[in-house]
Amino acid sequence: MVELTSFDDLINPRLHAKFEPAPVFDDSPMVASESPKVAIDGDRVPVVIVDDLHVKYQVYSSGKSLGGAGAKRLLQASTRGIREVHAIKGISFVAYENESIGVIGSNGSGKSTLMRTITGLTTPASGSVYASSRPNMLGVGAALIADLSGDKNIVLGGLALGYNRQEISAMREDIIKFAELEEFIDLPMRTYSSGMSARLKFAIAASKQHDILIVDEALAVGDARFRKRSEARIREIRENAGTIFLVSHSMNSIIDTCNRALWIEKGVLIMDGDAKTVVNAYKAKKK
Ligand SMILES: Nc1ncnc2c1ncn2[C@@H]1O[C@H](COP(=O)(O)OP(=O)(O)OP(=O)(O)O)[C@@H](O)[C@H]1O
Repeated sequence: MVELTSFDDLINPRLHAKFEPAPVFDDSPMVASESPKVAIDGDRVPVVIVDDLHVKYQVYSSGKSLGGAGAKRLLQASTRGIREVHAIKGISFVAYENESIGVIGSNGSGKSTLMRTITGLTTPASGSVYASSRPNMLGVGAALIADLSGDKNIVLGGLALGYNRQEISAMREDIIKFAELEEFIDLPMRTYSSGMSARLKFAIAASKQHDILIVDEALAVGDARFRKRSEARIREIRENAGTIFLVSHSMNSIIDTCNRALWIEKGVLIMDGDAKTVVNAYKAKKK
C-alpha cells in the first residue's frame, strides 16, 4: 500500500511522483515522428499543430424504451448496441505564438471535442496533435469543494494548478480582489451565487500565466462588467506570449478577444481566417 504523507499528496500529484500519470505532452522541443501534412509558416513560431485529426466516440445506445413487451425486446439485440459518433473529421491547422483563436460552430459541431483532444484529455482515432508545451484548459472547477470557504478553495485550486503554499499566499490577495469577493471570502462556496463562484474560479485559473490556454465558454458567466474584465485579463495573458483558444457562442467575445477564428460544423473545418471575416460568414450562413 502507498502511504500518503500529507493532504497535498491527495490533490497535487506533482508532489508525489507515484501518482503522476504518464505524460501526454512533454516539454521537449517538437519532434514529429512523421512530418505533418499541414503547411507551416516558416516566419512564425508554431505552438500547436493539428494534423488530419479524427475523433470518434463509442456510444452505448439503449434502443427504444422498454414497454409492456419489455422482456421480449430485451432479447432483441437489434435495438441496442454500440454506436459510433465521428465527432472530428479530418481537421488540420497550425496555431502560432501570440495568436488568439476563436472556435465557433453550432451546438454539437465538435468544438469542445477538438479542445479536449488538444489538451490530451481525448484520444484521437487517427491524426496527430503536436504542442510546444502542455496546453491548459482554463478551469479549476473540478478541484474546488462547495462546503469549503472561498479562501480554502483558493488554496485547493492553486495546488491543483501546481503552485506551492508560499506562491498561493502571495497570489491570494490578487485573486480575491480580481474576483471582488473581499467580504465573502470566508463563507462556504455553496453560499455564493453562480456568478460569484464563476468569478472565483476564473480568478484562480487566470492567475497562472499559461503558454497555451484554452477557454471553453468561461466568458459566458458573470455579469457584463466581470465579462469585460475577464476579457481584458485574457488579452493580458495573450500579450505575455501566450496562445489562446476561445470557444464561445458569443460572436462579440470572439471579435473583441480573437484575431483569428476557426468555424467548425459537423466535425469539419469550414473556415479558418481573420476573426471578423469568419464570424461574418458564420452569421450570414445562420440567417
Ligand atoms: N463523451 C461523449 N460521448 C459520446 N459522444 C459525445 C461525447 N462528447 C461529445 N459527443 C458527441 O460529439 C459531437 C460533438 O460534440 P461537442 O461537445 O464536441 O460539440 P460542441 O461543438 O462543443 O457543442 P456545444 O456548442 O453544444 O457545446 C456531438 O455529436 C456529441 O453528441
